[in-house]
Amino acid sequence: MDNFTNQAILRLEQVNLSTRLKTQAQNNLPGYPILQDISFEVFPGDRIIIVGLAGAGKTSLLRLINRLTEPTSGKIYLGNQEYHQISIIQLRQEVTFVQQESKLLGMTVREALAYPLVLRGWSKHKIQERVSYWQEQLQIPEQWLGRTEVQLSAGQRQLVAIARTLVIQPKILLLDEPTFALDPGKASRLIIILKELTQIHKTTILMVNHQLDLAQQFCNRLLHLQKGQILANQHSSEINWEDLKTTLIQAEYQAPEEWI
Ligand SMILES: Nc1ncnc2c1ncn2[C@@H]1O[C@H](COP(=O)(O)OP(=O)(O)OP(=O)(O)O)[C@@H](O)[C@H]1O
Repeated sequence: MDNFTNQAILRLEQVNLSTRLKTQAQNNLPGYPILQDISFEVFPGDRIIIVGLAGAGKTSLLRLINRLTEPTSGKIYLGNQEYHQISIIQLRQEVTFVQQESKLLGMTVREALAYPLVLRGWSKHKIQERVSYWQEQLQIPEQWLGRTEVQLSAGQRQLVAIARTLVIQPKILLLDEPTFALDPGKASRLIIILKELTQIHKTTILMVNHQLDLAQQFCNRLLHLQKGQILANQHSSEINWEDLKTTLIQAEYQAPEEWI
């Protein structure tokens, strides 16, 4: 997994995504653009924050990278391999996505944390070791282990969903607002842990996050989406965080009906 190279681990080339409007009466409506002409490269260990207003296309971009959606045109590469050359199972083992609302599928927290490793055929002892490590890192208390998702708060569920992904230490981790429901202490701790993960294991992270103070602590690059297009793709040293905050706040008050 620790492949320390300067070669892009992920590459998007002129990717477009449009809605496919399908009705019984009219099957071939053109739809409207969700993402347009998206091209960028991601390198091992990158910590990319994706920002943009509601509807800018942030979640759609993560869904494309996890192949939950297919681009209307353009290509996505994992290393040198085009996405269609890779089986979905292999792709999802290397590129994992923690969505905003993750489900534990009726499992207890204990079962949910172990499940990805059970699927990989790990021994009970190794599973216990790995799960305990991440449980401790994310400060998931023993009392939660016997609970199911209905017995957890939104923030607790979010933390468990993240832990369940971290146990497999994926190559590329996609996180959609992972700190949204966490209290400030837990959010800050999570950001530190994720940053360490990128530094120690060269895990690559793409994270949607509206909390710019956390984003600033975390990222080495920022992708600013506007109306489905890349407005800026900047190294952290090039970002003026105050300007960015003002831009996002002002945009929020400008006519949203301009877009779609
Ligand atoms: N399955 C879909 N069918 C039709 N339109 C969709 C679909 N998914 C997303 N969209 C539209 O695509 C645009 C981008 O949505 P997306 O969820 O990617 O935005 P976002 O930037 O993640 O927003 P938010 O910050 O609110 O989560 C929106 O206009 C949305 O209505």
